[in-house]
Amino acid sequence: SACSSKLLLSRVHPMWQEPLAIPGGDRQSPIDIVVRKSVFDPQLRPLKVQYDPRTCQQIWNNGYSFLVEYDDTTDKSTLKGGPLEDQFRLCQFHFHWGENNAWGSEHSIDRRLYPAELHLVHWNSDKYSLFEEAVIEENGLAVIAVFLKIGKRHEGLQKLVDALPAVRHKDSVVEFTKFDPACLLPEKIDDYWTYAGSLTTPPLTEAVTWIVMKQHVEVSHDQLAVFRSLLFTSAEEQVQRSMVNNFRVQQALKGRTVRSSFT
Ligand SMILES: Cc1cc(C)cc(S(N)(=O)=O)c1
Ligand SMILES: [Zn+2]
Repeated sequence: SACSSKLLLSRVHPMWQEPLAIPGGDRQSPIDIVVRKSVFDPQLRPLKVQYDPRTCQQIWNNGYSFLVEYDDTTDKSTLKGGPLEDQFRLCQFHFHWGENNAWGSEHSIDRRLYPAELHLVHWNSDKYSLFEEAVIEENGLAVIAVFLKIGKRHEGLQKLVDALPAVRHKDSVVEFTKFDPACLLPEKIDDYWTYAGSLTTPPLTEAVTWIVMKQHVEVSHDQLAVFRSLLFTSAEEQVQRSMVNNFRVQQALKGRTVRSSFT
């Protein structure tokens, strides 16, 4: 029947109904990165990441993911270099993950999915004065993506994992300070792919320079299981729904080139 075929078609239930048409959507994210089609660009510079743990403020369950939010009123936690012409300020990081370890990442490398993906979101503070301004501009945002793989326990992540039960429900917030997100980056941050894309959650604006790390980081099975204990739903709602599979379906490349910083 239609229902079962629909069920078969969407084996995994993306978190929300995709809007039918994105205005002029020719640079949507996420995508599959076909390694042999990426183009080495020797002009790509090393990334310069300078995060100040004192700018870490809180964790918020926004009903899509949990966001670790930073004070972005000054240039204390910044990203520059790589493919970027300007200086960008860290405003938040969050993750996407699956209901099991077979899938969960938004991007894939030659179709290989990871169980989860970290996004560190930055906005162009050379050109704009607020995130809300930058989010609608094509050079407004820069997001670093790091794949998570199941393996050894990530000691730096544990402080975050221990705080998650406090933000189990949608719209809950908990104070969270002195967390250095650099501990979530892989050793080699100068090996990455970069392409022009979009937010992967509404408003899906085509404002993002994506910087996808080649090297993954490892987290333990138990640490990722705590991510899955979060809920999409608020405390008042009758039916509680586990926060899993909070990734967007992959989008067409539409002629874009993915560049690599390495050969
Ligand atoms: C600004 C922003 C918010 C959210 C929830 C998610 C993103 S993403 N997945 O495009 O990095 C960006
Ligand atoms: Zn994201």
